Amino acid sequence: MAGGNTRNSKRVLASDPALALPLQLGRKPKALADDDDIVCELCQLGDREDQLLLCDRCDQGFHSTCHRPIVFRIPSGPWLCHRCSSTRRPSIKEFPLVQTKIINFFRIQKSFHLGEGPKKRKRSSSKFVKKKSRRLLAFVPSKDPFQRLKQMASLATAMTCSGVKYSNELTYVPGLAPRAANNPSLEKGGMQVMNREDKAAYDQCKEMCTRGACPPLLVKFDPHEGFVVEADGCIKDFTIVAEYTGDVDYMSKRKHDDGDSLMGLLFTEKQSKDLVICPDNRGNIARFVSGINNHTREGKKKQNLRSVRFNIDGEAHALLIAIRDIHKGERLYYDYNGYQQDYPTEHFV
Ligand SMILES: C[S@@+](CC[C@H](N)C(=O)[O-])C[C@H]1O[C@@H](n2cnc3c(N)ncnc32)[C@H](O)[C@@H]1O
Repeated sequence: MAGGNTRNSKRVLASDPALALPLQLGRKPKALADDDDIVCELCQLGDREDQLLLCDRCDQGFHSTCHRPIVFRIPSGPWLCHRCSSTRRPSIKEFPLVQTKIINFFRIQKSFHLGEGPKKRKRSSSKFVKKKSRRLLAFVPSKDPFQRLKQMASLATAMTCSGVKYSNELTYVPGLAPRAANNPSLEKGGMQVMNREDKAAYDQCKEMCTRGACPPLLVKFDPHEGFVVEADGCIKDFTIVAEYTGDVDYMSKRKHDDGDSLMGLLFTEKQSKDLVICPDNRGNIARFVSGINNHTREGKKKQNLRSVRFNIDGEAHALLIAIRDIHKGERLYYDYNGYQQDYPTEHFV
């Protein structure tokens, strides 16, 4: 938020490849302090590069980057500082580790039972050295059913706290963009069509999720980044980790949306036809994955996923794919600015 243009940037996550996004034209957030005498409660300084936000309840000023957690999204309306909001916001209440509750939350099909592990495959060897396959891989769920239950409970906790219902599909809601608008042939420059082998891996991921064989991921809470996602087992390079899901809407209708999780889905010749995925009401684990800081070398080194858009059966989809082997305990990161530098990440850790 320190950058001069940040206040005006539209926070849309952009898959690789993505095109320029429209800017949100300068609407001054009510929460920004106008008075030159106001200083930050925490650093006691007034004017600095970043925004001085004014708490709507206690009237104290806070620099967006002094405040904890850092305020990445300039509020367009009234804003409460951490002290005032903590008296209102319910503390994180862990989702109960009860199998039936988790089955209902994720609408897992009845065939799910805790004893079910991944099917074993015989290893085969060949005397010919195969060229390294660049086919996408389906994720491998954790073998231990209790570990899978803990992973699902962690996601259910984060989703409940964020007021988001679980959906592992793109959703088309009356009043938003219709399914017919999701036409990848409109993509400027074209969109890669998912081939048969990759589609089989994608279908396998979807099918596993419906029976509770979730990707080996844990959602945790970090005081700086909010909810974050960590690998709870080894994830191999080129694995499909998750599809980015949520309600599909026209980008033009979301110009003044305060959300920080919009994902570009379709970039066409006509801006009025561009689409975004909005995971505010419905979504899955993808919406909790962190972004790299595009401005530092350390930030860029953290990237272990890439967001890629595919034409799958005549519709655009955005997938998060591992770009190297990821070890258990590693936090997941991808580049929110897959193509253009529109998402402000200069204060990302
Ligand atoms: C797509 S959301 C990710 C989920 C979010 N952490 C949550 O709790 O809902 C993007 C927001 O997460 C936070 N975030 C993501 N990556 C971050 C990073 N590397 N450092 C600090 N905050 C980060 C920022 O607040 C950002 O606007």
